[in-house]
Amino acid sequence: MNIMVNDEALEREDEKSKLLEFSNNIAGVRDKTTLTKTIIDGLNSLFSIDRYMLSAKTMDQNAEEYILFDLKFTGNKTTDLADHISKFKIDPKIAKVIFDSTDPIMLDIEELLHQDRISESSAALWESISGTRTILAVPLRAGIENIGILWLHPDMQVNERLLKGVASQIALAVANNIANEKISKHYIEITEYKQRLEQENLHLQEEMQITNNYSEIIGNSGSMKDVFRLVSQVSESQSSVLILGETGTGKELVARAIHNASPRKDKLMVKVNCAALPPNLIESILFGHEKGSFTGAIERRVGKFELANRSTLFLDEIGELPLEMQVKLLRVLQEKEFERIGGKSVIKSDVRIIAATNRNLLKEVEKGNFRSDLYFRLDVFPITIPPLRERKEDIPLLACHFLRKYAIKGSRASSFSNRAMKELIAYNWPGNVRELEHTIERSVLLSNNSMVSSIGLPSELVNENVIMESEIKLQTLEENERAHIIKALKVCKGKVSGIGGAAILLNLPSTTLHARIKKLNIKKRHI
Ligand SMILES: Nc1ncnc2c1ncn2[C@@H]1O[C@H](COP(=O)(O)OP(=O)(O)OP(=O)(O)O)[C@@H](O)[C@H]1O
Repeated sequence: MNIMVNDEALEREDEKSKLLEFSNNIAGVRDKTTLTKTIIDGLNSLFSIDRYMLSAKTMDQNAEEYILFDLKFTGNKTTDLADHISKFKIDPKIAKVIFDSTDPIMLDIEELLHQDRISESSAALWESISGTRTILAVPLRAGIENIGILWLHPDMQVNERLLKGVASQIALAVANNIANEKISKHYIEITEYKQRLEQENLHLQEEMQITNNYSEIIGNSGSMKDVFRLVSQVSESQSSVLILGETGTGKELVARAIHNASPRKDKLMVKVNCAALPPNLIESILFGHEKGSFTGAIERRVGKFELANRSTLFLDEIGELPLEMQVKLLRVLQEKEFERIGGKSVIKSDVRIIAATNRNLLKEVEKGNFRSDLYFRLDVFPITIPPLRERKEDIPLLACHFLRKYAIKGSRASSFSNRAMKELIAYNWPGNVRELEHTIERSVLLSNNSMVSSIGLPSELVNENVIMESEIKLQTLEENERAHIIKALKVCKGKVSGIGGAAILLNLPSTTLHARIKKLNIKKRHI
């Protein structure tokens, strides 16, 4: 009797030390691969078990779902592990049977099938993986939480007490592993989110500086009134707008006015100056890139199209965009989706486009420098801002506006002498309003008293025959449509239907286009 008690005590002592060793080995494990190996090494040395299967909670919050954590059960080299892992979802009914028990439990698939606790397909899959109809399931628990299930071959002769001890160590290690994976996943998400916020913040700061500078459009001439009317007509819609005008005429100001009066005004307008984009980075700046997608792509970058989601993208100097980027831009405008460089998923973006140029885009189309299909896509609603020399009546208003703007800062001159004003009106302003603004700023700085008495503009550009009234007349929608169709027909050399015809360019059925040509009385001589 004593010998037996002694044997049992020795056996328990042995169990304890083995368990301690296993627990020491598994405690420091951080990654799944080492964990898998540590478990098999432990099971092997403790119970001579060389195959096991472990299902654990999925990473998401759905704690009821258990999928295969790792598979060492089949020993079958031809088994496609990944495929099985994704398919082998543990039936919640079986998981309940196992977790309701505190001890390892022998499951008979026939019986479970019979009791309707398992579906035919899971039974068949189970059998195909394990090659057996019975299986030993050991519940894995960390505290009160069900972590997973350890599956063992039925013919294993194991010391149940020791197995339960091992199972609780495995449960803790698996729980830690799941927690670590969650933390790293969250860490990556937070880092990405932070980067995105930093980029957006940078963008916001740039935008705020710009917005503060461009709060008002000054102008009382007939042609500027026409511009205002067009702005209010188009703002509410989702249409693309093409703003045309010489440099410094206020195209960006008008683009902002459209955005600020549109339903998208709560998000900041995103601006891209196509002329300032380095050719090798254009695509990345517009559409973004994934980390490591090309040399120098150290971090993921969110492109302007993504930033402008549910807002307006202002493509300034669109005429400078290289032809190959024009193709890509057109595709994004048509499909409303794109991919980051090196990205695998398609990103949808709801962006309204306002483009601007100081070039004659139609001429660029004729010269082959600008794609006609992109031109017609953008030219849905053109707004032309006339040069300052054609709306001289705006000069006094603008000059006084800029005088106020710069005099506040320098608290110097507050009015113009008659001579200075005459000079301003007579000058031709090749740099338009921007040049006028800079000139006034300089004059304010140079003036010593409360009146700007002389400007000192280059005399060769002074035009003595000042035209005070703008002759540009606002066109009706019908006139606009007619001009637009004539432009398309010119580009297509008069061809209406078929390949290379205006109907394709205008995205209209050729019958509709023929009908409109007739209705608008467009004749060959107009083309
Ligand atoms: N009607 C206006 N009222 C007040 N300021 C104006 C007006 N038009 C232009 N400006 C000012 O002139 C400067 C140039 O305007 P803006 O940048 O909008 O011109 P742009 O046509 O886009 O020029 P570019 O073609 O060179 O890009 C800005 O400082 C802007 O605030």
